[in-house]
Amino acid sequence: MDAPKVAEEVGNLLFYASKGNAAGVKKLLDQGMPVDATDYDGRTALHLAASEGHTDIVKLLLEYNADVNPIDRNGDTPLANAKEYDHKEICKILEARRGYVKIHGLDEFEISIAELNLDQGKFIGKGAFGEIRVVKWRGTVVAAKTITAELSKDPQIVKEFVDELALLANLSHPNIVQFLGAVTTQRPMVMVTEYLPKGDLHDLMQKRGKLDAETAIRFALDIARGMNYLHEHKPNAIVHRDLKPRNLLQHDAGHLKVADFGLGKLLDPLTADANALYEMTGETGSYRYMAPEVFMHKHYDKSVDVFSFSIIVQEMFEGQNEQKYQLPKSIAIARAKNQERPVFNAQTYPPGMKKLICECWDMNPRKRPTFSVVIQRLEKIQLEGGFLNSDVNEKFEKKVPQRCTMM
Ligand SMILES: Nc1ncnc2c1ncn2[C@@H]1O[C@H](COP(=O)(O)OP(=O)(O)OP(=O)(O)O)[C@@H](O)[C@H]1O
Repeated sequence: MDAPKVAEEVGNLLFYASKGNAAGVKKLLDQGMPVDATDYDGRTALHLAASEGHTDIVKLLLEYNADVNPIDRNGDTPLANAKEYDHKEICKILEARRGYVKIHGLDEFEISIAELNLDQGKFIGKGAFGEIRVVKWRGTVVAAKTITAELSKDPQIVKEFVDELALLANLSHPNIVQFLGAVTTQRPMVMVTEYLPKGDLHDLMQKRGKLDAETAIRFALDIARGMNYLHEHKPNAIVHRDLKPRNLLQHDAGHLKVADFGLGKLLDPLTADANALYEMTGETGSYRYMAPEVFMHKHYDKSVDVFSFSIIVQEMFEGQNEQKYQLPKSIAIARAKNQERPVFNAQTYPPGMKKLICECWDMNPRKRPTFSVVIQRLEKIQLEGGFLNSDVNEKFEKKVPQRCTMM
């Protein structure tokens, strides 16, 4: 169908919904018209049926899996419309489907979606939450992470997302990616952070193989400092839960920043849904860095991040070669059930490094050191190994890494 024809059909759907014409609505939906199609004001058929008090149309649209909480240009949901015009039965139906009236925005951190020009942004990546684009916002190039429609539909997730963002808004540290603002009262929901154009640690290791000791120690310290800031956050520690090379972004000055923290709660790895989401997006990479207790669905605490950290540090010294040949899930099983750990092959570990890594991936979470201790140990290793005052920029090993046995 061409664009004017589609617009006309959407107009018809909305018209029928507003007039209570069930046969007309059904016919268009059966012909394949998306039930959540909107007009220029972001109004859906459900908004109109709810406003006009057409209970049968509301039920029909919900049977066709209409989004219960689409938000129009005024920030209103269908339930808000039904309440405004006092259509009690419709209110009951929508509330039973977890309809909500309005979510509370982020106040001074709330960004209008129009400011982001998402369509003109450059796509740079995709994760379980949604897509990342580079856009210009108020004259600055930033990273905009759109949250999937699926996650945005669940009011509980939306509430947690907004609460979580309100928390992130107050964080600032040289080794964490800076949160700048978010779209929470319009759709799609978007989280805006600083943009780090040099790529992530995963890509760097794919390109360079293993890193030289000096770089690996410096990066390890960057990660540990960023993570310690999050873990020591008051009143509650912020647990990352998905620390992995893809979430470690290179900063211009040859340092790393931790990204994607704080949102782990929304996709709790303990829930079956979260695992399904990881698999759905093909992003099973997280299994490689997952602490055994998370994989085994046991109770866990912030030490899961220390476990992930140890795997990342070992990989920086060894390269990621061997991992290519193993399924991420089978690695997680071997680690959790057989207590297997990656093998040390490289000759570049400075004294004390392997011991620290082994402590960090201890099967017993309580035996793992805190990041505060990790920092002290790394600083000592850095100082005693003479790595402190050398040039921080671009000293990577050029040699092809030797093949190592993973488990
Ligand atoms: N602020 C940023 N600046 C530059 N690149 C970024 C930024 N945030 C993310 N990216 C890039 O986009 C990719 C996708 O990021 P995203 O956080 O959506 O997915 P992920 O971390 O790979 O997966 P998941 O969200 O499922 O854990 C990242 O691997 C990274 O390379």
